Amino acid sequence: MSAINGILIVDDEADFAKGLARLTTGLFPDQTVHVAGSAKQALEILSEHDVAVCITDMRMPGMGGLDLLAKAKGLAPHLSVVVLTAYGSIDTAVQAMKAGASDFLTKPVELEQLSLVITKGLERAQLIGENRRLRELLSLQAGRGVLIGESPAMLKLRQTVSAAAGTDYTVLIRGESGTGKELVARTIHTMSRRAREPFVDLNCPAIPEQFLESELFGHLKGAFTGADKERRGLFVAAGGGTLLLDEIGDISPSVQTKLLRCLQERTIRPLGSNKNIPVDVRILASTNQNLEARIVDKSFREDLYYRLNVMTIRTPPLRDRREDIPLLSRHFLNQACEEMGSAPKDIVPEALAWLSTRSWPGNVRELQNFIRRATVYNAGDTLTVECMRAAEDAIVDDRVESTLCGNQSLQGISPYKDAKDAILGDFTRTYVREVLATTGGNVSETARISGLSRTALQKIFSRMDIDPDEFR
Ligand SMILES: Nc1ncnc2c1ncn2[C@@H]1O[C@H](COP(=O)(O)OP(=O)(O)OP(=O)(O)O)[C@@H](O)[C@H]1O
Repeated sequence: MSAINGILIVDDEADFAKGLARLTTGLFPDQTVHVAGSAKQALEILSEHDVAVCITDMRMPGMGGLDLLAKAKGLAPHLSVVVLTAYGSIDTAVQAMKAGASDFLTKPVELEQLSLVITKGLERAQLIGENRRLRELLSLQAGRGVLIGESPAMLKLRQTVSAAAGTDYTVLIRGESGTGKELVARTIHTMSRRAREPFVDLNCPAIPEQFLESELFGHLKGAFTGADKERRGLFVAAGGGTLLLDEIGDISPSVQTKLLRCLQERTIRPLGSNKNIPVDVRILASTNQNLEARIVDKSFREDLYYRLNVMTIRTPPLRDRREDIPLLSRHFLNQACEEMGSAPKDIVPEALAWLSTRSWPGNVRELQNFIRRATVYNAGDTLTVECMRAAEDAIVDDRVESTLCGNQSLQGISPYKDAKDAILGDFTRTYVREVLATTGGNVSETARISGLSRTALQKIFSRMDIDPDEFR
């Protein structure tokens, strides 16, 4: 893949073309400047070189500037074409811009204007070049698994993941919410010798405390009121494979003790049984909490911590690897189109650059949901910066109806259920955040006021990336 660079000057007045080429070389000494005396010659040059900017006269014998513009764009869609017009002939400039020219220059050419239009064209070419590289990387990554990213932090993460997959050690995966801890766990499993066996994922806070033990270790019939039949636990379900204990920091002291025994002895004892059953399960655990602080305040067992923490993997926050944002965005765009059953959409380089400047406190999950939202609201086949802003407004202002791209109505672009879900999702997020703000992040109080159970709230927090700590 060749880089897009170089500037082409097209004018049948040889002296003028040479003069302009000299000025251009003076302004941009790093660029190759090509000169063509006719549109035909220009097309030959364009077919051989990946030129970034073409400055062309409008009136030339044979093929004129407008025809050249159309043909050149067909040949090289990324090309920025700047037309040269005589002073005062604004109509011609407008006509050219409508036909796809990026800019115009009036003769005699002013140095400052020349520098400006070429700089703009080169910047655009650079973004397009990055976009091409991203596409290439994505197609390479498609066969390589789903942990997307080429930043140094991601390369290191993939190395550690692959090293961990070669062992059977317990791994503690740490990182902020939405940074890919679960994905890392799945990747370790998929790359490990256990790949053909089950991968079982338990989101610990989603299970009420009194049921967690039976969920993990199973129970015999009659073990407790309501246990009307025997139940095998997740350790048995994950037999031979991997069990991910998601958000391990949230488990109660009594389950911590039982888990510790299971890790030490490699056996489990179902509730109501007096027999230990051997288990062959690899344990992976994840947390976004400060377990060391939990050890100090005695809410997390130190011995369990050391058992779990044979290896540690840290998933970096997205803000520390911004260079991965364009690649991730493209990946999520493809994913969103598949989810919606729509034809693949494209995203312009400027929109990728816009996404890269955001802070993404909810990390990769937030970016993924943002792209989903932008895709739903965009009826066209290309996501632009305007679509990004519309998706952002939808979050900030909750004005779903007014955030549509391309003047389409929401009902016109998405099925009723999707539209309703989008509005309900926004309502739920705003409502829960408001109650959390009122209660200073107190989850029990939020549950009481809202009438929602703690479990339902935990699910909403996790689905909508809401961190109650933010409100404390
Ligand atoms: N590097 C990545 N490449 C592709 N997708 C990613 C990457 N990292 C995260 N994702 C996607 O982002 C979403 C959130 O990731 P995941 O659930 O693994 O995060 P998490 O750290 O476990 O979050 P939480 O702590 O809130 O449970 C998932 O859809 C996941 O597939």
